[in-house]
Amino acid sequence: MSIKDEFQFIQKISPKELFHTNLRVGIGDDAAVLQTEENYEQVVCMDTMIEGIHFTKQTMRPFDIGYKSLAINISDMAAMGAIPKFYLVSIAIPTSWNETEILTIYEGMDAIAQRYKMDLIGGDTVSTKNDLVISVTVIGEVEKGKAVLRSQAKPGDIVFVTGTLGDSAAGLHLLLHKCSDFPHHDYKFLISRHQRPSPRVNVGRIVSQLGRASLNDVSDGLASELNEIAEASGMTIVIHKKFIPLSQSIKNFSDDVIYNWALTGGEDYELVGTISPIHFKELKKKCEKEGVPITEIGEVHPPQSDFVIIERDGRHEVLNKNGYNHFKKGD
Ligand SMILES: Nc1ncnc2c1ncn2[C@@H]1O[C@H](COP(=O)(O)OP(=O)(O)OP(=O)(O)O)[C@@H](O)[C@H]1O
Ligand SMILES: Cc1ncc(C[n+]2csc(CCOP(=O)(O)O)c2C)c(N)n1
Ligand SMILES: [Mg+2]
Ligand SMILES: [Mg+2]
Ligand SMILES: [Mg+2]
Repeated sequence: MSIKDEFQFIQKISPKELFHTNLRVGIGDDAAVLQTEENYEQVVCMDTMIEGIHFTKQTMRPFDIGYKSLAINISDMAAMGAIPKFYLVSIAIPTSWNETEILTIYEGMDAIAQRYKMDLIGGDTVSTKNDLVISVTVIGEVEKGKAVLRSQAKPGDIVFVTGTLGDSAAGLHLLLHKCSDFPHHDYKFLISRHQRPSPRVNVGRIVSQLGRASLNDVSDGLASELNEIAEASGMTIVIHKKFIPLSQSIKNFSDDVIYNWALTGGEDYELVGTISPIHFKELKKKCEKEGVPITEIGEVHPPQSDFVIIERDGRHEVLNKNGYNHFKKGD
């Protein structure tokens, strides 16, 4: 039988017992957390990009593939409140890619590694008969007890999101379809949001220092990430459609298309989380100083029968865990 759901599969392979007592967080968050030093914890994550699934030669240049493959892992560090430090790269190369292209992928990784002062410390190089595969592991650190987990939402918390949502899916649409009369500036903005995501490490760091909060990064779409926080925390989250932050550039599309991308498109690599109202005020002030937009989109309630609810024009609807799922595409 083939795999039908990415998240159920992960549950099935999660070990029931663990050997090491210094593991603070294993499978189930954006990254694992290990107690390695007295005052710090090590944070480790891995994400993979596959030709034909995450990119094609039409949608991404080699430099962008490298840049994004490290950026999406840095984004998982941001979602833990951690500082990224080291990375390892495993690459499977088919004959359809030449050495110059592969070296350019590494230049893309190096560009964002320089920005975050990260060192490449190892990896693996193999050949493959089919598509290019690039798998990146990132190691970072966070002060002891300060990792921001998905499980920490509490009733009364404000639900917030950084930046704007749906831009990456809009950018992908523009790259895959001929949209010759699309305004040039908006086209450039949306495709750069798809090809060069900006992980929100500074916001993750601010959140981790403020106290209890929950965080997730938006890889599979807002609906999916909110369901993960609500499930992990055992709470119900209510969000309001009219507060979902949108860029000016995405407004060239129709409302239905825009909200579908904002809720389920994914790959925005913004942060979504929950925090107490008092800490949200402080967080907003600090984000303004950093020049990062942050928007209140809802609130956390005690558990009800559904995990996530969206209010649209006064009507409340269940927001299911729809979004990118590697084994449910086209549902
Ligand atoms: N094949 C696997 N074996 C072991 N653990 C896995 C496997 N796949 C995922 N996990 C773990 O499951 C959890 C959820 O993974 P998931 O990939 O959904 O999170 P993410 O990396 O934040 O999201 P995305 O991959 O969409 O960016 C993480 O703790 C991850 O380490
Ligand atoms: C050519 C092409 N077709 C479709 C997509 C869309 N896409 C692929 S993976 C993913 C979710 C994040 O991946 P993961 O969960 O593995 O981190 C999304 C939204 C794309 N980027 N390129
Ligand atoms: Mg993540
Ligand atoms: Mg992952
Ligand atoms: Mg995913």
